[in-house]
Parts: sequence; C-alpha cells; structure tokens
Amino acid sequence: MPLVTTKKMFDAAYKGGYAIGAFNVNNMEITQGIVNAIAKTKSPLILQVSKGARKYADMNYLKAIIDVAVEQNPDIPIAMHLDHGDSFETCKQCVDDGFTSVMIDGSHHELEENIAITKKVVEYAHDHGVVVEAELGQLGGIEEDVVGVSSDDVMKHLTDPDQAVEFVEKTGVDSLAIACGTSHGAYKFKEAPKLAYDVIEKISEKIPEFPLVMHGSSSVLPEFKDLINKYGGDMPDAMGVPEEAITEASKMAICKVNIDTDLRMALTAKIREVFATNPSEFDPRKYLGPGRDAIENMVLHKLEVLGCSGKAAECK
Ligand SMILES: O=C(CO)COP(=O)(O)O
Ligand SMILES: O=C[C@H](O)COP(=O)(O)O
Ligand SMILES: [Zn+2]
Ligand SMILES: [Zn+2]
Repeated sequence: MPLVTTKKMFDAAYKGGYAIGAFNVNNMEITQGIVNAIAKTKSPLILQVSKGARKYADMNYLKAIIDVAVEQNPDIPIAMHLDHGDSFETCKQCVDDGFTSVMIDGSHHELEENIAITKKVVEYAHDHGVVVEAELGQLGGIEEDVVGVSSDDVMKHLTDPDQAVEFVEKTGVDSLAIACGTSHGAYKFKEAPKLAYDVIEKISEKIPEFPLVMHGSSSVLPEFKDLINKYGGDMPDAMGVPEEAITEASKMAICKVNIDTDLRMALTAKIREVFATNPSEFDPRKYLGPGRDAIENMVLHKLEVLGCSGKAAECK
C-alpha cells in the first residue's frame, strides 16, 4: 500500500473512540523506532516532518527512509504529514514532494488572514489529493521558531467553538488543531494541567464527526527526565500532559495526537546512559541502537494510551 491520506484513519478513529499517533521524525533511528512499534502491533501511523526536520535531514533522505517503511509494511496505513507549515509555499512544496497531508498553521495571524491562507492551501492540496490540517487558538510553549503563549496562560487562549465552526465552513479544511490546554516542548506545566474537555465537546456538538487534533501532547515522561538528569543532563522539573488526559481526549473528537518531545527525551536519555556507563564507547551503533529501542518501547506504550494499537486493518 502506498502512503495514504489521513481520511480513513480519522473516520475509524472518530467512530472507534481512539486517536492516531502523529510522531515527528528527523532521522533514520527515530523513524525505525516508531515504525518497529507500529509493525509489531499493526497500528495506523502518521509520520510528521517539521520545516526544521526538512532542513536538518534533507527531505530527499527523509522521504527515502519513509518510503522504505511503507514498502516494508504493506498492510499498514502510513501517512506522511507536514507539521506546522508556515506558508502557502512550504505547503505547496510538500504537496509536490509527495506528502499526503499538510498542516498550514495560520493561528498566529488574525482570523481573516488565517482563513484566507488556509483556504488557499486547501484548494491546492485538494486538487492534488492531499488533505489539510489547520490551527485555531494559541498553544503554549515553542513550536519551530514561533514562541506561543506562556504555559501559565494556555487556558486563556482556548479555541472558540463558534469561531471553529466558521473557520471549518469557510476553509473546507479536513481537520483542525485546537487549543484545549496543551503546550509544546519539555517545559510545559508546573503542575498537572486539566484539559478543556468542554471545548472539544462543544466543537464536536457543532460539527459532528469532524476530526480534531491535539498538539503539544507529550507527557514529559519522568522515566526519561530522571535518566537524563542522572547521567549529566540538566532538565528542570516540569510536567507534561498526563497520559490519562490523552486517553480521555482520544475517546472524544480528538483523532490525531502529536508527540515529539517524548521521542527526543527517550533517545537522549539512552544516549546519555551509554556515554556515562561506558565512556570508552565510540561506535554510534552502540548508543543510537539503544536509543532506537527506547523509542520503540515508548511508542508501543503510547499506542495503548491512544487506543490505536492493532487498528491498522480498520483504518485502510
Ligand atoms: O505538537 C507537537 C508537534 O507538532 C509535539 O508536541 P510535544 O512537544 O508535546 O511533543
Ligand atoms: O511543534 C513542533 C515540533 O515539535 C517540531 O519541532 P522542530 O521544529 O524543532 O522540529
Ligand atoms: Zn501554532
Ligand atoms: Zn505542534
């Protein structure tokens, strides 16, 4: 099966009360760790690439790696998605590069401009059989080069459900990332946040069966933060989004959950552990390999949290 769009995945996820994991990839080991987990469990997958990842890895390399993952897993639906596209030009380039899904993040513009830029991307993408995610509302933390609102203020910048209806109607977008209390990065909250389930509920009442997306959904797992700090790291205490909250939102209209920070921390923790416990080691396979295994185990766990483990067949 070639790369797919997210259409069938979201239909199945909405009906089944689960969410699809959207994991950020930047290199071969991260991709393999994620793909090994979905191959073992037969789970649907969204591999997402940020503008920074395109620049870091060279899109031709990343695309080749993702193509191999798709070839080796013919019975598993895999979508290739642009994360936080910042302009029509970036989105167009990704459509032309073979992405099956793109995000245009116009949430930092005024509403009218967000609508206009999203509509332009939707027209081009739909003409090429590609689906589009947009964003409305302001998340906390830092994404790409954009500094979001302070994490203490996320509850003041939630998506307005009425505006969401207007936005979806006017743009024809396929899914919408909403602000419901999450935040990007590793330094999210001082104490466990409560998500704004009422925002999710209100939007789904107004636009039934429309898939919503939750960014900034890493849990900043203490297991990895502790390993990083034990072996010379210096990550301040911070809480992520509790996994029970992710499970709860996944049962609702949230059909896609974005995870990057937890991948980064799993890889970093293992590399630090190998460096600290075996300082004479200099073979990259001896530290990137354990890092890849840590990602695989972490993703296996996340698939359970999201409820999408084993759901590949019904998402095809
Ligand atoms: O939303 C994300 C990518 O778009 C990732 O969020 P985290 O930083 O919480 O992993
Ligand atoms: O939301 C942002 C993602 O975590 C991607 O981050 P990045 O721009 O550093 O690749
Ligand atoms: Zn944004
Ligand atoms: Zn994001």
